[in-house]
Amino acid sequence: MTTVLEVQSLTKGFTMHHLGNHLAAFDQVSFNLKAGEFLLLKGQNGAGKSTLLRTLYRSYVAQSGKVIFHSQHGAIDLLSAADVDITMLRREEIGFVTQFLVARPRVSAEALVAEPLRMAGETAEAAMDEARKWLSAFGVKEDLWRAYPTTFSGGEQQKVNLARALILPQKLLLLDEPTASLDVKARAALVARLAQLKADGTAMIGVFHHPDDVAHLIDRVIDLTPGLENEEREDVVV
Ligand SMILES: Nc1ncnc2c1ncn2[C@@H]1O[C@H](COP(=O)(O)OP(=O)(O)OP(=O)(O)O)[C@@H](O)[C@H]1O
Repeated sequence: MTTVLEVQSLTKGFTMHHLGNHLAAFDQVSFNLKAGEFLLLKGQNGAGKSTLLRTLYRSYVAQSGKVIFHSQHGAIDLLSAADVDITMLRREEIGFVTQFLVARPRVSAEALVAEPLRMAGETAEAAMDEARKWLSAFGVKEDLWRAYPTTFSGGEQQKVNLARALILPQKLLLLDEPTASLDVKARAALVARLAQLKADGTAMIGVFHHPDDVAHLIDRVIDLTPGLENEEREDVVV
């Protein structure tokens, strides 16, 4: 299996200017991830799980360390890459799945879901067919496909969000509590899609409050509980 991600001594904290102090989120985290591997992040509330995902996605700036991503264009350090390269990687190779949809005014659910495929060069018709397939798989009522998700319920918005985030296979997928507030059917569809992506070689790093849903997919676990040495953090699931 080819290496997708090499995380070396990654450290992140937040400077609280109004309090005049610095809060450590995680310290000296190192791990490698190969194609098709599923890594679960665990640790108490506030251990830094979401912050680690956001730092890897470059939504947060790291304090120190290296994050080498082996993209189709070659190896690139996600911490020092230019913004334009990060934008390209987010469009083509690195996905981030959260429970929150970024809806846009007057863009229908089906158009929002089809967009990543269209940007990857798929024809409008094929992208729309595929979008409807995934909206249906996640249990979004057909009446809603042409409506604007800004008015959808929380659960409906989340389903549209998942369909959009998972329609295009990525090399690396970051998952931040994607099952939170999903009904049984949508949860099953999500887990089936993740299994399919994993089998096709997508590497995944996930935070799940109920990891039982994805227990059969997990290869390794990293525990971000503060105070652990790096070698104590990692567990291989057999
Ligand atoms: N933007 C921010 N500014 C300041 N502090 C932050 C910020 N984001 C997170 N933190 C702090 O960093 C620490 C780690 O937060 P994070 O959300 O990563 O934890 P978590 O492990 O995902 O927790 P949970 O299980 O509760 O979701 C927390 O103490 C939090 O208050």
